[in-house]
Amino acid sequence: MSPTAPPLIALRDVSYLPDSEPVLSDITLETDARRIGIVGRNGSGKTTLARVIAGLVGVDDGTVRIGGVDVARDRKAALGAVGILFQNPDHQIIFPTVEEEIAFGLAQQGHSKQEIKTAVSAMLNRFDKAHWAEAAIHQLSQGQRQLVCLMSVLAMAPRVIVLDEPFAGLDIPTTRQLARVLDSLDLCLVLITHDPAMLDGYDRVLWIEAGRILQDGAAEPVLKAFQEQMLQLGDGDDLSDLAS
Ligand SMILES: Nc1ncnc2c1ncn2[C@@H]1O[C@H](COP(=O)(O)OP(=O)(O)OP(=O)(O)O)[C@@H](O)[C@H]1O
Repeated sequence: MSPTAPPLIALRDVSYLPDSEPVLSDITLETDARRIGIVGRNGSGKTTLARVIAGLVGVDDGTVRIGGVDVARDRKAALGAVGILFQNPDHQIIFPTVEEEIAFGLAQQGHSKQEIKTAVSAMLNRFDKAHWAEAAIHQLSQGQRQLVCLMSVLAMAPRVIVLDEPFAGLDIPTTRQLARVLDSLDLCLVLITHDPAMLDGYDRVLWIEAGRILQDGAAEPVLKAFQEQMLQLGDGDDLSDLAS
């Protein structure tokens, strides 16, 4: 990176107020960190922030640039800047077969038919899944469908991947296998999770509360403070404090 290059992730003073109610307020995150975690209570704004980083939501105030790309405005360039993996692969999958699903983003990026064919087959081979090419996605397990989504995102070669609770609903072996695949990726990951253990070894963690950054720093102290407060709240018997 040249000394003048902007940070890979550059959110400045971002606010999002659908229906005039603030969902995100004054979010600033400028970083080249490779592993970034986002934690917070239910309804604190994590998924919304993930969608903002991925350019799926246009903000009301502030600026969002990923690798210098205005990801909400320039959707074609955004595909090569940032990908997103949702909690439920079925919210992401559009096509009946694995190869069609992986091909879709590449077609949107403007690649030729031959380039797409080569890239799809390279991606399947990378994960030893060449035999999945014509497989019906609905016949795959949830973990396998999540891997198809990951392959589809990786095929577009984004510099950042945002993962919104990608392990929810997966069993322990599948979670560990998918986590190992993610760990091995040489790109920037932004992982939203309710499980602080998944952020072991991460460079930086943001704790979001009511749409604002409550804490932002090295993973260990932020997660320690977060866990302490979550346990304290959980031990209380005031059900009025249940996250809405
Ligand atoms: N377009 C919108 N219009 C109105 N309210 C919205 C909109 N988008 C998000 N919200 C609200 O913003 C709040 C934050 O939602 P979000 O899904 O980002 O939280 P979260 O931290 O990901 O929650 P969870 O941990 O339960 O998944 C919620 O109250 C949600 O209803």
